[in-house]
Amino acid sequence: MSQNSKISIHELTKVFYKKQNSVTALENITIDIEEGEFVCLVGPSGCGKTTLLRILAGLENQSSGNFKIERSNEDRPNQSMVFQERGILPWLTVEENVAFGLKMRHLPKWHVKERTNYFLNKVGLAKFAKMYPKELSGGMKQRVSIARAFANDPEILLMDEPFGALDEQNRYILQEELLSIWSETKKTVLFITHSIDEALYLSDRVLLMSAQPGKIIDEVKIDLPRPRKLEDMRSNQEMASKFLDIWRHLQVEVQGSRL
Ligand SMILES: Nc1ncnc2c1ncn2[C@@H]1O[C@H](COP(=O)(O)OP(=O)(O)OP(=O)(O)O)[C@@H](O)[C@H]1O
Repeated sequence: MSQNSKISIHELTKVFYKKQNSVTALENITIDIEEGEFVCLVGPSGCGKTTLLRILAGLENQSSGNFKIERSNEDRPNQSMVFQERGILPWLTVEENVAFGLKMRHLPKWHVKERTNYFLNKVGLAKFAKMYPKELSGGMKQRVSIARAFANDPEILLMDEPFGALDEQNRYILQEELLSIWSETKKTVLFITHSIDEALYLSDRVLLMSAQPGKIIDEVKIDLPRPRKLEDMRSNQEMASKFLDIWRHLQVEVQGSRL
């Protein structure tokens, strides 16, 4: 475990048992993520990415191994999770959704109001504060999820394909907004994506997983300076070669899992 680790995962394995069958979803996962690092997890479908996030979020137990999330403040929640969909509560308004976690912690009203307004402004939803989720587009709903996750001020953020259902334009706008909030808050983020472009654009480091049983088989460091621009990334030879490396890796793993 490195000294600055915010998340340390050590030889973690998860086996699901179903009647006579068992599925080893994760095998011997060891990862160290530093405080303030943005790490993307990329791997073929079914390799255990969501399972790993669910374990870190305490929604699932590992079969063996362990993990630790370093705490800096006892009053903070350990983590906030952002999903592709189903992240927000349909019976609450936009501002009530963003304030939800803060209210559950019984924080002073003025503090809840201030933080909620701050993050609503950050994601450009201040005008829509009184609306209900059914009145929002997909991109706006994801903005609500992101605002809520950051407003909660968790120790770490776990993001499971949060932009997977968005069109390319919206996806890029939300990626930019996410990076802008992240660069202010310097949260430690573990982010799942199927998009190599997204992983290269967002992260400090990309972890590559094998097909089932999911193992970490390689890592790619992304040292492109920040703030980043998509155009810079596309015109950068080194990024193009990293794209191809990850692409080949995924091809091999996907083909391997079909044999
Ligand atoms: N609750 C469960 N019970 C049994 N098997 C499960 C359960 N949850 C996940 N699995 C199995 O564990 C494996 C990993 O699933 P997981 O959803 O973590 O993969 P993933 O990499 O997130 O996939 P995708 O990229 O398609 O979302 C799969 O074979 C899945 O069927």
